[in-house]
Amino acid sequence: MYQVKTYNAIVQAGFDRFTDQYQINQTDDADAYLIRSVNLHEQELPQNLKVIVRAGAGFNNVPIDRATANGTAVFTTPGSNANAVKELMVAMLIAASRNLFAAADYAAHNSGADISKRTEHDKTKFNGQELLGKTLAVIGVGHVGSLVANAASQLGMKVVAYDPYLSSDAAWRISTDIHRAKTLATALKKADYVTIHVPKNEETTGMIGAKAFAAMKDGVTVFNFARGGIVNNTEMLKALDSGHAKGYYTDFGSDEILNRKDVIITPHIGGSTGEAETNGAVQGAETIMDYLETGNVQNSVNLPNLQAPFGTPYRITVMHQNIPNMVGQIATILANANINIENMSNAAKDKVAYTIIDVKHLQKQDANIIDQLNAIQAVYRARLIKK
Ligand SMILES: NC(=O)c1ccc[n+]([C@@H]2O[C@H](COP(=O)([O-])OP(=O)(O)OC[C@H]3O[C@@H](n4cnc5c(N)ncnc54)[C@H](O)[C@@H]3O)[C@@H](O)[C@H]2O)c1
Ligand SMILES: O=C(O)[C@H](O)COP(=O)(O)O
Repeated sequence: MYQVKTYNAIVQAGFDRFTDQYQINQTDDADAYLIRSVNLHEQELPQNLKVIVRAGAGFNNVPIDRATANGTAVFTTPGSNANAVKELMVAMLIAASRNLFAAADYAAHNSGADISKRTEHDKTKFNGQELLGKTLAVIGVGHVGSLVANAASQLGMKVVAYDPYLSSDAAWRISTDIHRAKTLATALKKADYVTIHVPKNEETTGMIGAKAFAAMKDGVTVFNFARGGIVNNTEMLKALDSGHAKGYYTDFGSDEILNRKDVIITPHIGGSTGEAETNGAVQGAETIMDYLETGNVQNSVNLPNLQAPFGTPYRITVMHQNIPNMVGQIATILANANINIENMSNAAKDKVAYTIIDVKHLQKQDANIIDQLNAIQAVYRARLIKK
């Protein structure tokens, strides 16, 4: 029986996906975590924890290096909430171009006998612009950014995308109408609207800072529905105060940007639709079961992709450092125990490598083989999976 611990609101559809080999509880000794935005940086990871699945996209709440050192695979549920964010972004683009929040706020407080006269007089304050023909820069065109870029293009906007790490899968999703910029500054240069859809990491923290604002034209509106900190709030406020920027729309509030008419903040609701939460929970449950029961890896944050058909009664998986002679040491331990290897595959991603070994026969005396593999200094975790 595998133990799954959850954090945050995981919808029932995800729990329903687990077979009766899984128990969902709040144990301190979980095999798997199914989480959303909980901050795991402050927490110890149990030694038994083999997999963390973040139901959603952003994994900056997970201590990846510590997870790796603990032999814990980390996954997200790619694309599960991308459409939800796209629809919110379309709403925000329209809200920004038509001054919707200010107009609605005015109307909500406009009352009295001469309401109609006053409305007709005051409504010019809320005159907007159309999105048609305006330029949108999309920074990061992965699952969310590509949908936003395509939707904006369908609204008649000129769209410029910047993504130096664009995967070939993502490239397939992007309309041929989207212009690809070679540098961030080129993408920003002509944009009336700028939207950010990159993960938060060392490289992207503050990437929309003084230099980026200097590259933007006057009157720009900035959207950050990716993560707080990717846009430098101090520089954002400078740009608003000087009139260089017209507005800032973000899903990530913080004290310094509160109580301003030109800053619209939503409470991290980008992925908060029933559909997205169901996608994430179901995809998350399936990812946990697949990894625990087959050891196959697809789209992990800290492990290389590696999948092999599981056609033997036993499979040994080893997560280890990507250094010379690891496969040799693993094979030697098996050879010394007289265990015949049916299939063996290995792949690496940065400093981490992963090996899958399929075995037809194991004897009772082979029980300590996993202990021997785990005793290799550069092994993070070895596991035996029985079919
Ligand atoms: N507001 C919300 O509720 C919400 C919902 C979903 C995602 N997000 C955030 O949005 C981010 C993107 O989500 P996604 O599903 O599109 O992820 P994704 O991994 O599919 O796409 C991210 C893209 O950013 C690109 N990228 C990485 N570094 C870059 C850089 N320095 N410059 C330009 N491009 C860069 C990558 O190549 C990739 O194409 C997530 O990491 C998460 O933080 C927020
Ligand atoms: O990165 C994500 O997937 C979004 O920010 C959604 O986060 P949530 O699952 O905590 O709503």
